[in-house]
Parts: sequence; C-alpha cells; structure tokens
Amino acid sequence: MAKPDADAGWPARLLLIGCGNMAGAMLARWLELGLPAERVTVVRPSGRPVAPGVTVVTQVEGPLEPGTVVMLAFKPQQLGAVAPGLTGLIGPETVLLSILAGVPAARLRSAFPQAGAILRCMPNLPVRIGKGVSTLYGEPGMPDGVWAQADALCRALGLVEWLEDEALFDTATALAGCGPAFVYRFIDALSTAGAELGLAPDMAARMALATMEGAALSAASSDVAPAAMADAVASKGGMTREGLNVLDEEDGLAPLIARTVRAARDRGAALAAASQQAD
Ligand SMILES: NC(=O)C1=CN([C@@H]2O[C@H](COP(=O)(O)OP(=O)(O)OC[C@H]3O[C@@H](n4cnc5c(N)ncnc54)[C@H](OP(=O)(O)O)[C@@H]3O)[C@@H](O)[C@H]2O)C=CC1
Ligand SMILES: O=C(O)[C@@H]1CCC=N1
Repeated sequence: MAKPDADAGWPARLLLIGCGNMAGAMLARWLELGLPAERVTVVRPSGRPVAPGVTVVTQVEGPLEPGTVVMLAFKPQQLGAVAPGLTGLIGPETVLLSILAGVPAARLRSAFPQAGAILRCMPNLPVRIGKGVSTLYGEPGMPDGVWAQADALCRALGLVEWLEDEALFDTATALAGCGPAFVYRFIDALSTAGAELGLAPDMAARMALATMEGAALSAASSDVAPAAMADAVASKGGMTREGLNVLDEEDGLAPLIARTVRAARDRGAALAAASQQAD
C-alpha cells in the first residue's frame, strides 16, 4: 500500500473542519498508516472525541501554522455559516482541501481568497479500508508540491483520479462518491430476491454480500472486462442467461443506473446554488 512518507508526505498540521462519516473514515485510515495523531486537530460542534492523540475543539482557533492542510468536511449547505469564522485564518501558507459535494473551486476561492492553494477531493466510504476512490481537482497553477501532497494523502486511501475539467466533478461524485450507496442497494436487492423465493433472509443476506465481494474482487484481479466476465458465467441455454436477459431489457439495469447517476450528478448543481445563497 502506497502511503505518504513520514515527513515528506504527511502534512505538518492537519485541521479537519467537521469529522463525521466521511472525514472520520479518511482520518482513521491515515492514522492507521502512520499519520502522527498529534499533528491533527478536529473542529466539531459536538466536541466528541475522535481518536487518541487527536485534538478536538468545538470552534476553530487560530493562528494556523504554516504548512497546515485544512480539510473542509462539513455539509455543503453549511459553507456560508462556517466560512466567516475561518476565512481570516486561511493565508498563502495554507492548503485547502474540500470534500464538500457540489461546491465549485471558484465558490471556495471567493470564501477563502487568501488560501495558498485550493483543491477539491471527492472520496468515498471504502477509503476506511484503503479501497476507496478519490477524485481530485486542483485550481490551475497549483504548485507541484501541493499536487504531490494531495496525491499521496489520497493514494493512501485507494484509487486516485485527477480531473482536468472541473465540469466533470459532479459526474465523478455521482459515480464514485455516491457509488457505494448504489452498490449497497444492489446487494440488498439480490438478498431480498433470494429471500422472497424462499431462502432464509439471513442466509440470503450472507450469500448476496459474499457474492458481491467475490465478484468485485475477481473482476478487479482479472484482465477480462466485466461484461465478458458476465458472459463467462452464462452457460449457453442456462440459467444465468435468462437472468441477464431481464437485466439487459430495454428498460433494464443500464438505463436504470444511467438515470440514477444522472439524478445524483444533477443534484450537485443544486448544492452549488445552495452554497452561494448561504452568503
Ligand atoms: N458520506 C459520504 O459518503 C461522503 C461525503 N462527502 C462530503 O463530506 C461532507 C460531510 O459528509 P458526512 O461526513 O457524510 O456528514 P456527517 O453529518 O457525518 O458529518 C458532518 C460533520 O460536520 C460537522 N459540523 C456540523 N456543523 C459544523 C460547523 N458549524 N463547523 C464545523 N463542523 C461542523 C459535524 O460535527 P459533529 O461531529 O460534532 O456532529 C460532523 O462532524 C459533505 O460535504 C459531503 O458532501 C463526500 C464524499 C462521500
Ligand atoms: O450524498 C452526498 O451528497 C455525498 C456526496 C457523495 C456521497 N455523499
């Protein structure tokens, strides 16, 4: 597993503004890989502890040390409320990494005009086990060192994909940021179908989960494309083909997933608008 070098890669200081499901998963993974806990401060209104050695405060406190990476990890709709208390602390020595869905870099730049660099990162929940996907986008002209640091931080969490065109960020968010939720639904549907046809529900649930895990792992370790792997399961005249014929109907799985991803993608624009109105 690639991980940031102890001194070159881990930020000198990491300040998380919000640490719920998503940032909590990222931080847990980084700590597991060796990020020194004493470098991390978390701002969260509840003041709930995060991990041994990590400082938790309920309000942001300055000044920030040069080289601090500030990660925005509250809800996108809260940007207007949170930014005023933070903006005066963010200077040219600060790198701002935002995981806020839908909030464009230009909106972040207008909220934090002095920031040294602004990046967007869209992780997903499997980062917790180093099997996540992080999409990254940096403002044009970002220094190489910032690029490398963000890349190393996210590579410790799994696959990293950089976007040159920010216009595609909401699409990437819909596919990979939201994607685990869609996959979890599929697992449930497979399990429910088995139970409705007579299997004990707990047995069906175990089988659906293990089938998804095995299929995903075997696809990930194969050179064969998933579509061809599906055909390899389907014996001529056999049972799988009958099932695939249903999934492959004109109004079957592909258009359903296309509508799903499109709906999620389109919500990004609404979140962007909400983050503007919050000013
Ligand atoms: N969940 C996911 O799979 C993904 C989420 N994201 C993005 O991550 C962000 C957080 O989502 P998620 O972790 O799911 O949400 P959660 O509700 O789990 O976490 C939100 C966090 O924000 C904190 N918070 C609330 N108000 C403030 C405030 N005024 N100042 C500072 N912190 C505050 C909360 O504090 P407290 O802990 O005290 O309640 C909590 O830690 C969102 O912007 C979302 O778009 C991105 C990719 C995937
Ligand atoms: O639902 C959301 O808005 C965030 C973005 C990706 C996953 N969760």
